[in-house]
Amino acid sequence: MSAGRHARGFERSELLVQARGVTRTYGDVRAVDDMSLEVAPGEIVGLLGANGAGKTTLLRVLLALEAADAGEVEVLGSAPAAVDRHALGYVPQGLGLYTDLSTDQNVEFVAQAYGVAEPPPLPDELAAVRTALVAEIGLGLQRRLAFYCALMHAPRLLVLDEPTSGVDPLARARLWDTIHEQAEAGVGVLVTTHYLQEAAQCTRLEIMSHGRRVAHGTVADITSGREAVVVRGDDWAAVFGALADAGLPVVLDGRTTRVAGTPAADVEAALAGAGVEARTDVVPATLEETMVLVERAGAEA
Ligand SMILES: Nc1ncnc2c1ncn2[C@@H]1O[C@H](COP(=O)(O)OP(=O)(O)OP(=O)(O)O)[C@@H](O)[C@H]1O
Repeated sequence: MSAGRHARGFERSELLVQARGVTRTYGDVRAVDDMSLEVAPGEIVGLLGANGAGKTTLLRVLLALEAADAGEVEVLGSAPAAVDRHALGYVPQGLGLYTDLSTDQNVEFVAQAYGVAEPPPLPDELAAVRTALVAEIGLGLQRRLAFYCALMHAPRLLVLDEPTSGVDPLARARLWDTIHEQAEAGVGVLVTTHYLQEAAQCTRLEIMSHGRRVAHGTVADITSGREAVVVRGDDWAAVFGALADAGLPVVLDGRTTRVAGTPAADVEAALAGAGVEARTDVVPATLEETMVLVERAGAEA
């Protein structure tokens, strides 16, 4: 792929992932449709999109677990199938652990597979369940173990498919500490998530809808120029009802009503039409509202 300096300030040859125009179809379903993506060392790139948007399929193409029908893909400077597996860490949605083996046995198995003579010490919480079967240690610890196994051989690129799904907020924060530590050490991280608090911790985001890239950039880039109308009235239920009846995409935020991606004049007309008094203020849209707007635009396209 193209040589030279990238706009974000590093050599293109340093990019860990370069994907251009990737398409993967299953029968009539275009799971990934002309999707492009880059990951540089030290970046945390968040891949977002509704269920079925194509995130997992794209990751699987990058990891050579699926072949693309079209497009160019380079991972660590090679075609996906030729990548040195030691340079990759992958935590799939299903975690990839042997649940009928113990924590220690899983560690031994992965160490042998990657030729790691001396695995790093287990974190205390995993050391406490060394001999327990993985099936019995709870999802938070299972996810920790999957991270530990994926990082044991010090990969340059870490690919995480919904790594914190189903765990409590404390366990999620710990897993994100690990992600940040890895990125600070120069590892490139590509992570799918449905949690917008996690998305906000990424260096950059790629938002997919129906296989396509519908927005990309930092949270500020993506939300920039998108607005919501905040509506405050004495009778918040009447405000909500009037806007919902007018078919506007209204959400309640406490007792405040918000309508994203709709001109204030349309909101005011709906309120006036229903005889409801309220004040309107135009504010920047949140990331959550922006996601809804870009996904809706993607679906319409
Ligand atoms: N092996 C397969 N055979 C047929 N269709 C598939 C296959 N894998 C994925 N798909 C379809 O491709 C589309 C994208 O699926 P994919 O799992 O990549 O989405 P996703 O964004 O990862 O979703 P989720 O957030 O639910 O994991 C969906 O319509 C899915 O049903």
